[in-house]
Parts: sequence; structure tokens; C-alpha cells
Amino acid sequence: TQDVVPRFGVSYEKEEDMENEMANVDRWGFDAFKIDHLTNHKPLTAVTFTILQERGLLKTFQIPQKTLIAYVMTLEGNYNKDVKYHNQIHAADVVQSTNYLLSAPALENVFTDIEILAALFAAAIHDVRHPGLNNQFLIASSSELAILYNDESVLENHSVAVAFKLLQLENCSLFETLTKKQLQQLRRLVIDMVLATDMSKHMSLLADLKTMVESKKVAGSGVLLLDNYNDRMMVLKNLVHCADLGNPTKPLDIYRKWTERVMEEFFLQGDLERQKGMEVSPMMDRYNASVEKSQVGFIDFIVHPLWETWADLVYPDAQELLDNLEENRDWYSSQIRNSPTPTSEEDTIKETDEDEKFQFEMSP
Ligand SMILES: COc1ccc(C2=NN(C3CCN(c4ncnc5ccsc45)CC3)C(=O)[C@@H]3CC=CC[C@H]23)cc1OCc1ccccc1C(F)(F)F
Ligand SMILES: [Mg+2]
Ligand SMILES: [Zn+2]
Repeated sequence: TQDVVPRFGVSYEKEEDMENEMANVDRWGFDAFKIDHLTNHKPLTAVTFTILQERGLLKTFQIPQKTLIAYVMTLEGNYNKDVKYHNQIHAADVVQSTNYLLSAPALENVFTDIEILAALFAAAIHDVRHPGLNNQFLIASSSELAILYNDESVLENHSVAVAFKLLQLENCSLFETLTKKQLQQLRRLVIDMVLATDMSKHMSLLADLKTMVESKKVAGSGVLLLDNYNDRMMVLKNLVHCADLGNPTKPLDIYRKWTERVMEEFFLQGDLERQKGMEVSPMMDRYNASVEKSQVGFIDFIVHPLWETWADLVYPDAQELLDNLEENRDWYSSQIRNSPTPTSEEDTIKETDEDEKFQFEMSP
């Protein structure tokens, strides 16, 4: 018999708070920061265990609960807690976001259990052992990792390799109950999805998604028709990529916490570049960066084009996320020091009211 495991896979003090927060695990407003706090920095284990359990994937693939917990705890321990953004909380956030996107009605019964398991596993592992430095830095500084991976998607290759290495550890053989064929299929899917989280692949990924949306085939029931491996793979890559770029589509208070953390991580890299006499990446220079302008640029050039296309693909399932994104973009734009020229009279009034209200809340 299975020895009893804690309800959410990890131990926690405040039973009621944990229940309340984890009740949101299927909602877009889920707060991974609260789970990090409640589980004493084990949000990835709690989220991954709860979601795989809830989806019945442990039963489907006969995965023992204690093996899953042992593996994800080890995986979580290989995220760097001192890295401000690319840590176990970000991983938990991407797993939960991936789970939500997989649950879109337009995708109901589209993906197989092995594809769903692969997507959630890819989300959980996708940034493991992230050093808080980007690929450009690792390449420019001729790091061991850049040498090992020949400058190609260095961080992403490393995360996949580390995650599969951990499977060989004592009592961490998460996929030993899968058939050889299932494991081969899962491994191919996971490698492709994690490598697709490298931002240098963003433009080609988005182009493929746009092509698919233009030629979208929909079954009578309104569910997406993906009748070949390449189309399924491309949608899964974009799904995890959207989850990885999900911060600006979240409730503003959660989004702002991610912004704070990513700025801190990027600025620390800028500091290191300055120290080493390297050229300081423009958006990483704490002495002349505009947080708000970076977010508006990030949304206008990257996040909105991607999410607008995703929202088309799964229409109308992502409308609320797209609305959040557009509201958040306007908020950051209104925060830019010399506020932008408003388009019309009533916007001016609305904007200033919003501003005043927000300023009031902001000031202590
Ligand atoms: C919540 O906030 C962010 C979360 C994640 C990222 C991430 N950014 N990127 C890259 C960084 C370089 N990028 C660009 N470089 C130059 N000009 C432009 C113009 C528009 S994007 C872009 C493209 C995105 C990553 O690779 C990270 C790892 C994987 C996924 C996403 C991560 C970026 C966030 O805030 C924005 C930002 C913050 C700080 C500095 C710069 C930026 C900036 F706006 F520039 F992105
Ligand atoms: Mg990454
Ligand atoms: Zn990531």
C-alpha cells in the first residue's frame, strides 16, 4: 500500500490558508508567491504534485506518489533560490499557467495524456539550474556551459540535461513505469518544448502559430483539429512559451512582483558586466533603465503579439487574459515619467482619476 503523503505533496503549517490558496490552482489569478511562503519555499513540488494528481496522471501512468515527490523535491532543490526571477517560484508559476492553458475548452480532448504529462514536466524543468545570467552573457564570457553547448540555446539545453540526469537518482525514477516508446515520445516532446522557451526562437514560433491560426481547422464541436504531429508539437511549444511569457497577463499586483524580480536579476547581470569591463546590456543598466518603458516595450513587441495570436487560436477562451494584458499595458504606460499624450479628452480625465487613485494607494 502507498504510505500516506501530505495532501499537496509537501508539509505546511497553515492548513486553512493552504487549502484556500491551492483552491485557485485552476484559476489564472493563482498566487505562486503565497504558496512559496506557505510551503517554506516548495511551491514547485506543491503545484506539480497537486496538478498531476488532479489530472489523474499518476494513476494513468502508475507513477508512485512518493517517487513523484522525491523527484520534484530534488528538481526544486536544483533551482537557485538566490536568483530573483528564474527560481522555483517562476517554475511553479509556469507549471500552473501551462495547466490552465491546457484546460482551455478549445483544446478539450485535443492532446493525449503523454503530451499533457510532457507539457507539465517541461514547464516544471524548463529553467532548472538557471544562474540568473542570460545566454548572451554566458557566450560572451566563454563560460563552461557555452563551450559545452556550442553557444546554442545554452541555458535551455542545460535545464533539459540536468532534469533528465536527476531521473537517474535513487528513488527518483519518475518514468520507470512508462513503456520504452512512451518515454521516447515524452523525451522528444520535452526537449522540443524546453528548447522553444529560448527567446531567440520567439519570432519563428510566433510565425508558425500565425500560419496555423490563418488556416485554423475546427471540428464541429468548436475544438481545434490538430491532425499531424508537427501541428500538435508547434501548439504545445507555443503553449509553454505563452506560460513562460504570462506575467503581463496576470492580475496587476502579481505582474508587478514579477517585474520587480526580473529587473533585480537583470540589473545584477548588468552590474557583473560592468565589473568585468564587458559592454553593459542596455536594459540591464540600473543607472539608466526605465522599468515602465521596458514593460511597455516588452508587451508591445513580444507579449501582446504572441497572446493576441494565442487568443485567436483558442477564441474565446483567453479573452480575460488579453483584457488583463491590455489594462496592464495602459497602467505601465501611465506610469512612464513624462506620461504619454492621451488620445482623447475623456481618457485624460479617466487616466488622471486612475492615477490619483493609484498614487494614493501607492504612497505609504
Ligand atoms: C515581467 O517582466 C519580464 C519577464 C520576463 C522577461 C524576459 N525577457 N527576455 C528577453 C530579454 C530581451 N528582450 C528584449 N531585448 C531588447 N529589446 C526588447 C524590446 C522588447 S523585448 C526586448 C526580449 C525578452 C528573456 O529572454 C527572458 C527569458 C525567457 C522568457 C522571457 C524573459 C522580461 C520581462 O520584462 C521586460 C524586460 C525587463 C527588463 C529588461 C528588459 C526587458 C525587455 F523588455 F527588454 F524584455
Ligand atoms: Mg528560460
Ligand atoms: Zn522561464
